[in-house]
Formats: sequence, structure tokens, C-alpha cells
Amino acid sequence: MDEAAAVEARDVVHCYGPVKALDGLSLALEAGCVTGLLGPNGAGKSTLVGLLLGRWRPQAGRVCVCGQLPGSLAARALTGAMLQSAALAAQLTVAEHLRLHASYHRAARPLEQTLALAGLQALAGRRYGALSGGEQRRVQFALALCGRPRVLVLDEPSAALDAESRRALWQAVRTLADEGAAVLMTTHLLEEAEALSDRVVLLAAGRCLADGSPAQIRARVAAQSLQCLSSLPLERLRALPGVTAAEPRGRRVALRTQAAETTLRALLAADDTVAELELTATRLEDAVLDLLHRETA
Ligand SMILES: Nc1ncnc2c1ncn2[C@@H]1O[C@H](COP(=O)(O)OP(=O)(O)OP(=O)(O)O)[C@@H](O)[C@H]1O
Repeated sequence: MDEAAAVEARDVVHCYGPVKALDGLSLALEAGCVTGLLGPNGAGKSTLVGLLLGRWRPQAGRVCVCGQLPGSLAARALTGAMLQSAALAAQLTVAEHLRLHASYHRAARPLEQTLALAGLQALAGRRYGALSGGEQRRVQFALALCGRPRVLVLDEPSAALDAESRRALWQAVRTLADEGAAVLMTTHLLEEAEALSDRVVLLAAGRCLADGSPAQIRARVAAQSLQCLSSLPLERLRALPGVTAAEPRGRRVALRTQAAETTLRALLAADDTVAELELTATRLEDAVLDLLHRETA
């Protein structure tokens, strides 16, 4: 095992009856790095999170958290987690929850610092049950970070957060990584993964399909996106040279192309009504869709 890694999974296989959720997955997470864990529904992301938290053991392979067995007291003391749902006592206030949780940790963060990182200063005295869904998510985030974890697992942390809270959460996650935490974040928001992740791991069918910085993942798909108003039907657009996908985007159509200039020439030759033309570089979302498409093709 890699002693320097904050988390290491090696050759992990995990099955639920006949369903192979993880199929020989190996992954090491470094301190100070935010890793975005991406993948379609059923890819195995939550299974990996469950293994890191010691909820279950792999049927084959090994998982270590800071050299400890996941779920052990030592590993739990070093891990903070924000899962997709949490059952917290409705009658306790935000500050009471945080004080209680901090009391489990030897080097817990001061309450004011935790409140500030999660944007909860104004809500410290409010009962948890009287908070909105997004505010409750921020409390769950605060609980995950209050013990100064060396490994922070965030399972779809932005779900239910408004745009401003989401940006604030991203900033807080960045601060925690800069302090040295190894952060693993699952998300379906590729904009979030792109904005926040130092590294992106794309899972599909329990295996790693791609692993690299957002820029490296984008570079694996030498595609560009072309949007325009066109009178051609989608089938004609899909058949243009270089085009790998065509789909409606509001009034316009979005084409993904491997050869932008060639596609553009053919498009203009075939349709003299083309308007509102816009050519953009590949976003992480396009690259991920392309990689998944190639896998299933
Ligand atoms: N408790 C369970 N019993 C049986 N099968 C399960 C169980 N939990 C997960 N699975 C199956 O294991 C596979 C991986 O599921 P997992 O929840 O890890 O995926 P995921 O990537 O987290 O998906 P999502 O994005 O939908 O949350 C899926 O095929 C799922 O149906």
C-alpha cells in the first residue's frame, strides 16, 4: 500500500448479490487535493464512499484511511463525512449540534471558525428542525469539517444549495484542502467538479474510466462544441463530417465535433440560414459524456 496516501483503495471488488458495484478499483487520494468522483447513476460512487467510511468491507482488495482500517476508531477520528441524507435531532440548535460533535474530537475547530466556514453564523441559535433544506445541508457540512478531518468525504454536497451557498461551500472546501485535507466529493454537477476539483475520477460500471485534472480529462476528448440556429433536421446535422452528437439547446442546436473547421464548412454549405453561430472549447461535461458514450458504444 502507498503509505503517503491519505486514502488508498487497491483492487477493490464489491458486490451486492449478483451486482458487481466495484470491479477491481484502485485509487489513492493525496492530502491537500480535491478529487471529484464522477459517474452515471449506478457507477459505484456511493459504494466506494461506504467502503471508505467502513459501512461495509470489500469482498476483495483493500481499503485504508491514513493507514487505518475504515470504520475503526482511529479512522473515524480522521474522517469527516457529509452524506446524501442525515438524521439529526430536530430540537437541538445548530451550536448544540456542533459542540456535541466537536466533543468527539481531540483537536476540534473552535465553534466560531466552523460556523464561519459553513456560513452559519446567523443561524447558530436556531433549532435544526426549523432550518430550510439548504440550511440543514450547511449544518451537515459543518459537522463534517468541525473535527479537522484529514479525509473529508462529501457525497453530493451541493444538492439543495442555492447558487450563493454553493459558491460559499466551494470556497470552504478549497480552504480545507489548502489546510491539508484530502477531499473526495461525489457530484453530478460537472460545473462543480470543474470549478473545484484538482483531480477528476470518472467511474463507470465499477471501474475507473478516466483519472486526471479537469484539463487532462478535457484534453482526452479533442472535441469542440458548436451551437447555432439551423433549419436542418437533427439527422442531417448528425451526418455532417466530424460531428459526434447533435441535440437541441432551446431554439438552437448544439453539435459536438472532432473537426470544427470541416464541420463548419459543411454546415454553411448545406444550410444558408445558419445564424447565431458560437464555437466553444470542450467543457468537462462534454468530455465526460463523450468518454461514457465511447465506453457503451
Ligand atoms: N444495497 C444494495 N443492494 C443491491 N444493489 C445495490 C445496493 N446498493 C447499490 N447497489 C447497486 O450497486 C451498483 C452501484 O451503486 P452505487 O449506489 O454505488 O452507485 P452510484 O454511482 O452511487 O449511483 P448514484 O449516482 O445513482 O447515486 C448499482 O447497480 C446499484 O443498483
